Amino acid sequence: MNTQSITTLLNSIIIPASNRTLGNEKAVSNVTIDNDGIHLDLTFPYPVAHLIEELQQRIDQAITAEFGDTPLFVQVQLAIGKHKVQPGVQTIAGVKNIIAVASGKGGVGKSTTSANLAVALSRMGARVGVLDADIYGPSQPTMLGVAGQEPRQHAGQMIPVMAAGEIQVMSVGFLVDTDQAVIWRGPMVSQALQQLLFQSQWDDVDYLIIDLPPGTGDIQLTLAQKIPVTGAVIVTTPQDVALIDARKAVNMFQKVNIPIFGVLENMSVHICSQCGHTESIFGQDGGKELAATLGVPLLGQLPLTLTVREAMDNGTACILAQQQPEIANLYEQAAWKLVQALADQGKDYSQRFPKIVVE
Ligand SMILES: Nc1ncnc2c1ncn2[C@@H]1O[C@H](COP(=O)(O)OP(=O)(O)OP(=O)(O)O)[C@@H](O)[C@H]1O
Repeated sequence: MNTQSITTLLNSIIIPASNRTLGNEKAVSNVTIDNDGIHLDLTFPYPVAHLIEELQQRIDQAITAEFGDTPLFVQVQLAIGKHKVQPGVQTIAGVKNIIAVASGKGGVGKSTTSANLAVALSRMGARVGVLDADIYGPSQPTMLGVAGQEPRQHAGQMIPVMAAGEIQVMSVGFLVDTDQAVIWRGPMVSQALQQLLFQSQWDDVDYLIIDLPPGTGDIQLTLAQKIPVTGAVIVTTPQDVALIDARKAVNMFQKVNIPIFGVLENMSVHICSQCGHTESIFGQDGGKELAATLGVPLLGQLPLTLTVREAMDNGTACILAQQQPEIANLYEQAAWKLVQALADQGKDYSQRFPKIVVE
């Protein structure tokens, strides 16, 4: 047994719920052997709290099988990097990656998805922010249980409201009377979104989820032109009318070179809370087929359930894992696919090179 043979063995171990090995991720470092046993560091480019126990077991088994019973001391750390965005847009202090959650059609569950993905990412160990950009119907403060709270001001900036002590939340609803927003014109909408993003004091956010309004209007245009977006998630129901609009949203992102990280099919089946009977109210597999056509991951197929609707209305998205662990697990699996797709996106090295000015 030496550090090289241990590293080689570890490199071949498959990370749970993925087709990646520790070697693929260059996760293993600082392998040492002393009288206590084997010590090593594992570094990941995405959050892994949800699978660390299983991974630890795989490592223990592999080491024991190869080298016998040897105490193992594993230190896990995250190195979530900043990834590539559209060229020429200003970066946002304190935010590494922006994920836009979009749908073509309204009411398909985009806000529900945004809130639950944010909670899942946070449970997985990432630092998460949510920006509610749905000017015509902001719902994140309600869903995340911070309705009625106001961001504090500090040095001319706004400090996001904290949901469940860990998710940084900003919403147009904190700033404006959204009853008035319906009569806003394009430039005002664009201004509000930029103000929320650039004048908030984000605290080292790995993933900032932007909950967009439905459609492909002014907010989406601002997003594409002015905001450093790493990629987008498309939410749709399996229904044809929703899918047609979802494709429009996809086209818009593709035109501006914002990658699509995946499709999440919401309201795939209805599960009756009384008898558990399932029914495909909005058709079947539409989102799955859209994902296949686009060649992007299907992040999940989420059922329509009373518990989810109630959790969103009651502001308990943050404790859905206790109320309905099966549904929270589906969101966790979706978030896991999402962060893997994001990690495959090129890194942003633009800050490392000096600007070359030709005079
Ligand atoms: N999987 C689900 N199960 C139960 N209820 C759901 C589910 N997804 C969404 N809902 C409910 O459907 C309604 C619409 O969802 P949501 O507000 O997330 O949609 P949206 O696409 O963001 O809508 P908008 O067009 O207002 O932006 C909400 O009351 C929400 O609680």
